[in-house]
Amino acid sequence: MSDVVLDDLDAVDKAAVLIESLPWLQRFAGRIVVVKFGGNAMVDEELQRAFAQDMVYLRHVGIRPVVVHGGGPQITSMLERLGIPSEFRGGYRVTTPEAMDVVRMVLTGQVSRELVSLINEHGPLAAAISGEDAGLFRGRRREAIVDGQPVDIGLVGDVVEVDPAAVIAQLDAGRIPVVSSIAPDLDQPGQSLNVNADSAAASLAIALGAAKLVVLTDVAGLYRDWPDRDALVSQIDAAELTRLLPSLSSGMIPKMTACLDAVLGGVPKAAIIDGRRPHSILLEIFTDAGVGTEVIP
Ligand SMILES: Nc1ncnc2c1ncn2[C@@H]1O[C@H](COP(=O)(O)OP(=O)(O)O)[C@@H](O)[C@H]1O
Ligand SMILES: CC(=O)N[C@@H](CCC(=O)OP(=O)(O)O)C(=O)O
Repeated sequence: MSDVVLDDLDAVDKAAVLIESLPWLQRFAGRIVVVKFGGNAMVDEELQRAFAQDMVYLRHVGIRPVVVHGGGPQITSMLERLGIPSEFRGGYRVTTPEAMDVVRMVLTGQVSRELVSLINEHGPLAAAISGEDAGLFRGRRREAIVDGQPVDIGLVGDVVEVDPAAVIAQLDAGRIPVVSSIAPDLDQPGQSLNVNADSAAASLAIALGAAKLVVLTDVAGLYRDWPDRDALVSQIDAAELTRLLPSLSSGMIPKMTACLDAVLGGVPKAAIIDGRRPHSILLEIFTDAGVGTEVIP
């Protein structure tokens, strides 16, 4: 084949990828997509940069991305540096008052700031909002379930009320809100609660009437046969996920609970995708096949 023909084929392939995005651009135009960026997916600086680029891309093609970030590994390493013991039970961090100060410091003072500055390298787009700001979240303490039994895990909560006005104001100003998962305790004024970021993202997606919740993590998606990783679930509905939930372990418990809550709360789709692959979110949103695990009502 001559070079000219090869070049033409290459161009046709590239154009096909672009045109495949057309129905998705139409479907998501002006709609809110809540993106949860997990702490395990953000340990690499290059991945954080690619993520920031993707958020700016979504914003410029007319989608309204809202970022909810995690930071579990970053909190763990700061607690270790400070010599404060910490453990997870049923997928949630047991949070003492001392640990809570560190959770807030790392999420709002470190992780959120880093993401905002990476996005803002592309223009003055991102603004940080903590769940404690402007009445965004209000929480209530929760227990973890370990071996079928409820266990006290300290200052850990679920979001029970959302006032999305501050997020909507940022979106209306053309910004990309970057949200930290901390909630004032409804029952204890002055006390704040550590909320799992997947769960906070689901609550926010429901309150905003988001078109989609996308959760970026450090695995390809949900494996039916974990830890073997032979059977990746590409799509699962709420009824089947409800049956599967009790058999899940560690970080997948809050993650899949969040996806289930989101679709039961009116978000049409939730997806768990591999945040270790640069730009995976663009493939998820703009291609017919998508990537990872899709949860539907
Ligand atoms: N069935 C499963 N399928 C995929 N991952 C699983 C499963 N069960 C447990 N996991 C674990 O859940 C982890 C993701 O949760 P987590 O560590 O909380 O990530 P993140 O920081 O992105 O929220 C995976 O890295 C994996 O070790
Ligand atoms: C209660 C609870 O476990 N909160 C989490 C909050 C951060 C988070 O969820 O971060 P990832 O998304 O990176 O896991 C924690 O303390 O680690």
